[in-house]
Parts: sequence; C-alpha cells; structure tokens
Amino acid sequence: MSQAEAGRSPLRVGAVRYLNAKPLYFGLEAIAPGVLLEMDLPSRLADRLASGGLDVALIPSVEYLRGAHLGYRIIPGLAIASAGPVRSVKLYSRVPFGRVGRLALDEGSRTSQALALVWLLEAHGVRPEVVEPLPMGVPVQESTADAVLLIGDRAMRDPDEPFHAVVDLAEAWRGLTGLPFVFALWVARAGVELGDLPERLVRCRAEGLANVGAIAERDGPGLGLDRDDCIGYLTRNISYDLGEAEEQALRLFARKAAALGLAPEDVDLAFVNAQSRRLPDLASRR
Ligand SMILES: C=C(O[C@@H]1C=C(C(=O)O)C=C[C@H]1O)C(=O)O
Repeated sequence: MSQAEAGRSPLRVGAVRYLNAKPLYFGLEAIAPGVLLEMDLPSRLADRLASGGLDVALIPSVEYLRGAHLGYRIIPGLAIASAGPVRSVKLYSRVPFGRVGRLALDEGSRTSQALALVWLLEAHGVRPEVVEPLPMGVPVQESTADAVLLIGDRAMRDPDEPFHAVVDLAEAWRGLTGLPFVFALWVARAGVELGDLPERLVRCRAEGLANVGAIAERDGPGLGLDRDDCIGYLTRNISYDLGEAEEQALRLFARKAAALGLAPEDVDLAFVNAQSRRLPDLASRR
C-alpha cells in the first residue's frame, strides 16, 4: 500500500534531473501513485533532504556520509555507479595535473567534488585551493581556475577549448583502487515511513532498464546524443546496482574522504529494511 493509499501525507521524493539518473525513477508516478516526485541538481537534493524538505532523495554518496549522524538510511541495492569510464564526470586541466593550484568545482556535484580532491592528492600529490564553484549555465571558459570539474548532462560533450589534460574520474578511481565508484544513493530521512517504496523503486529500475531506448529517444536529442550513444551511456558507462563491490568502494571512498576532512570519520552504512537485506545470511544459518 502506498503512503497516500494509507491516508498519510504523500512521500516527497527528490530525483537527480540528469540523464544518467532517469532509469532509476522511470515510471515512478505510475508505479508508486501518490508519491510527489521532484527533480533537481544532486547538490540541491542533498540540501533539501537535510533540511527536511524531502523525505527520500537520490543524493550524492558523500552527502550520505555527511548526513549519517542525522539517521539517514540507504535504500539497498540501488545506486548511480560506474565501473569506469563514466563519461560524464571529468576533470579538465589547463596545466599538468601535478601543478593544479586552483580548482573550480561543478555546482551540481558533491561526490565528484570530493573524488576530484582525493584523486589529485593520491595520484598527483597536490591539494589545490578550491575557488569559485562553476554555476550551472556558465561555460568553462569563464573560469580562470587551473582545472575545472564538470559532471552530468553538461559534461556529456567536451567544452570548446583545448585542455592540457582531461581525466574521467570513474576510470581514474578504478585505476587507483580496482573498484567501481558510487556517485549517488537513494537515501531516506530518519523517521520517514517508507512502506513498500523500496520495492517500488526496484521495479522502476527494472522498467527503466527495459526502456532505455525510450529514454534515449526522449532525452538524448536535447543533449546532442544519438539513440545508440545514449543507450551505450546508460547501459555501459553507468550502472545502477549497489552490490558488494560498490559497498566496498563506498567504504573505501568514505575513508579517503574522511582523511581529507571532506566527510566525518567512521561512518557506517545504514540501510532501510536492514533485516530483509540480511535475509540470505539468516536463511543460511541453522
Ligand atoms: C555520474 C554522475 O553522477 C552524479 C554525480 C553526483 C555528484 O558528483 O555529486 C551526484 C549524482 C549523480 O547523478 C554524473 O552526474 O555524471
């Protein structure tokens, strides 16, 4: 039974408006009637979940770490992840990476912001000063920083400027750790009654993946992507599972981000329906 059917006020669900997230909430309004769906930038979704303006949201994974002390819970099994390359999270540099002194970060991002800093330090030994964020709609050319992070839809096509170096950060993370990278998670605020929303979100993903062609036809042209290119991005560059490798990657990223002061220390991954998630373990116990 949905929240609305049970007579409670509808769940306010926030989803990332970029192309890469569309398969995760495909058909949500039909699959979970009564849910109020809003689309926004990942960074704004995180702020709105933290301030109580949303009940459940697809937020940057680093924002789960930052909000865990508030009682945040992850909806299991689902994520925006990539085994690398991801295509849409790139660091463009005007100087060799080892000489980046001033870094501008995409306004829409939180996780990739932290990932860029982790990678620059681990791979190149630099800790640049973070300068003005790059607001949506402002072209890279207007930033005077040495390097600029772009994510999401606006990173799908390279900016109109020759760069000294460009790196795909999911590919770079894989090179560093051998693991996939987890960009975003469905997270519920403390105390929110989810009913069967987690199961319905799993259905949305199945529907979304069965309908990537329709998503590509609807959303690809606006981003300058032809159908096959768009389908390739959604099925090969991005992945939507939060499995064991992704959880391991998330824990490792949490430690690396904490070491840089970008997330709190020792955050546990807390899940909704922790019991049902553990069912296979319980069932194998005699
Ligand atoms: C892969 C991507 O993942 C996104 C990256 C995020 C971040 O950096 O905080 C948040 C949500 C995801 O949609 C992308 O947008 O390109």
